[in-house]
Amino acid sequence: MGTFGTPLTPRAIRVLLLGAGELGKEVAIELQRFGVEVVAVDRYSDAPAMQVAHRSHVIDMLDGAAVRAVIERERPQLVVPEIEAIHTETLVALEREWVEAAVEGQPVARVIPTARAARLTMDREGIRRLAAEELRVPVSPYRFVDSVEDYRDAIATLGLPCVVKPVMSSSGHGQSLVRGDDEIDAAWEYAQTGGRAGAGRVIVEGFIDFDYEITLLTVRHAAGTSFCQPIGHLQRDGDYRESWQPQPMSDRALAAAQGIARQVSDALGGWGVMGMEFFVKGEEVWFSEVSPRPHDTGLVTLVSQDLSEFALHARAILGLPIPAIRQLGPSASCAVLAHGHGVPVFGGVGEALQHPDTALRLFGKPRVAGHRRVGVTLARGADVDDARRIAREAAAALTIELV
Ligand SMILES: Nc1ncnc2c1ncn2[C@@H]1O[C@H](COP(=O)(O)OP(=O)(O)OP(=O)(O)O)[C@@H](O)[C@H]1O
Ligand SMILES: NCC(=O)N[C@@H]1O[C@H](COP(=O)([O-])[O-])[C@@H](O)[C@H]1O
Ligand SMILES: [Mg+2]
Repeated sequence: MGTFGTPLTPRAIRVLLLGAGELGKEVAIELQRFGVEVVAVDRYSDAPAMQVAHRSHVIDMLDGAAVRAVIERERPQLVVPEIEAIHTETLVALEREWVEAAVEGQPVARVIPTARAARLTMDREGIRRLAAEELRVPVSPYRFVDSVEDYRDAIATLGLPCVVKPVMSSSGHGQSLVRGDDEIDAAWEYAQTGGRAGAGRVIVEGFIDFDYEITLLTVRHAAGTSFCQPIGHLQRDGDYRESWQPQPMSDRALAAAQGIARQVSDALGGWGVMGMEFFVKGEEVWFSEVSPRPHDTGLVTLVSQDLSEFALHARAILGLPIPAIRQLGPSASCAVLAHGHGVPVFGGVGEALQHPDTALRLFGKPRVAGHRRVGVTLARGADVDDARRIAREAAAALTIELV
């Protein structure tokens, strides 16, 4: 991206976000700072990133014709997936057309990081087969199943405990830890109803009894690959509740994770931030999955780094330099969840921000039905335990009324 035009004029750099949640909102803000024209797309109106974008569209992102129509109408130079549930075959087809129409060797538009990376990671099967069967990196034992009979068979082979997930889901939707025989049927039912794309294929994974898990933010940019300090996190029901940076770990385990992250990110290609998830036990490291975009546990970088994962994503996708990533001290994030039905009204915001070095993001999600992450508290502390405590206390100071 050699020149930067002015938004809403013919020379603007236009970026179209496919997915407009809390992560996309921060990416949109970082792009706006460079005078990029931002178009936000999601399945519902008034999504967080739509509230800070120049324009927005509401479409079914799993409908290929709808994805093509919005991209052809907006003609962005960059299409930036923000969730996995997208009709990625359409992105693959569009990318091919843009390469064929290249001007002076440059495709007329690009998918971030690549259409193939979006396709491989849109469900658990593409990325799992790439990592385990092609790259041969260590992963949990697994089976993909389509019927309840094959499912029971897979559990008999892998043994209990095991983890059951729809192939297309995130944030723990449809996911269960099966500890005993009496939980097997309920886990199948939940996987069939809880995924982002309805009933279908399921992965059964052997349970990894890890000491801790990390997200290694890996940035592919014009001058090479940079790693952020490892982010530790706590998950409950398959969804992230707290994250912190840096996660203390041995040099050997970190080197192993970086080696795998390099292999997987090189195989996916393109430019941008990738959130590489690993399980760690002693010196042993298992690859779990990757988001080829900023990661929810990486929200902590809003206070822990001079360039957050969102700023890094913006720089990387625009082809801008990332000469250094500076750490600002031990930091933590705590997810703010709302339970129930209605439109959130927050109290205790002032109390949540009493402590020095504390920050808050309220995402502006227009409504809650069931449970939903609606904000995050952020803190720096003397060490990561201290930062976690401050972030938790800030979250506890908030009240959420659903009206
Ligand atoms: N095989 C496993 N062994 C042990 N724990 C697991 C296993 N698979 C998943 N988990 C736990 O469940 C969490 C969520 O799993 P996973 O990342 O696959 O789900 P997800 O829905 O894609 O989540 P997200 O989109 O938020 O990253 C993991 O971070 C880990 O804590
Ligand atoms: N683990 C992936 C993740 O955190 N993704 C983030 O959550 C949004 C969906 O939230 P919603 O389900 O509340 O609409 C996504 O748009 C993205 O920002
Ligand atoms: Mg995950």
